[in-house]
Amino acid sequence: MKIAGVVLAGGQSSRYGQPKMFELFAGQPLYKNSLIALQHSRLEPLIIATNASLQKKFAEEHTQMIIEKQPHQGPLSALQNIMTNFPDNEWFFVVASDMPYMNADFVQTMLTYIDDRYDAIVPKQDSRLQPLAALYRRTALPIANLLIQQNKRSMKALLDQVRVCYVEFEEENSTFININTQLDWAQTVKKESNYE
Ligand SMILES: Nc1nc2c(ncn2[C@@H]2O[C@H](COP(=O)(O)OP(=O)(O)OP(=O)(O)O)[C@@H](O)[C@H]2O)c(=O)[nH]1
Repeated sequence: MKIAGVVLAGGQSSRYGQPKMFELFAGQPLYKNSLIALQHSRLEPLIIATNASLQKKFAEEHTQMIIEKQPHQGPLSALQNIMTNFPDNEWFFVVASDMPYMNADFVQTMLTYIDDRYDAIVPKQDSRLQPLAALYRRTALPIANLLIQQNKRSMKALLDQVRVCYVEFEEENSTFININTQLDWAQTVKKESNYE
């Protein structure tokens, strides 16, 4: 079975104020963290989904690229686009590009839940769903198409309509921390410097 690894890196970063996926974290652009976590599990292909204005910043990556013609349509449209462009892949491991603690162990754990009975495998922490660090099966595409036609563009709307395996993670697990604002970033960087 072919499982693709996808880094979603085409957001607006409007709350952050500049493209947050390129902020340096432990010496590397933040998006690399998600890419490396997926790389460890030899997912194929590895795909970066982004837009024309950010594309150049990924020039050195040896991954497949999706350049969204209409940028900023959100993660559900990005997923629709990716599944449509990679018809040979059955599953897609989709990870946001703003997660400083994304890691290979998490990716490995999630992969063990792949099962024909599901259209999506989604982590849950403290009753919060994490749809941007999750697995989606091609069988979810018709529903995604329908939702987009109806202008319902949320991942949650998709999860409400497909067969989902929810995987529980402990409250202390930092994998799902993501950066939305400059304050989030300052707190993450501060926490790191305390550990050093
Ligand atoms: N490829 C792609 N990725 C997206 C899109 N929208 C959001 N993302 C990514 O999805 C993840 C979560 O995005 P958010 O933080 O919710 O949205 P954002 O647009 O990046 O930031 P805000 O403008 O502050 O909401 C990030 O890694 C984004 O880069 C999109 O339209 N296309």
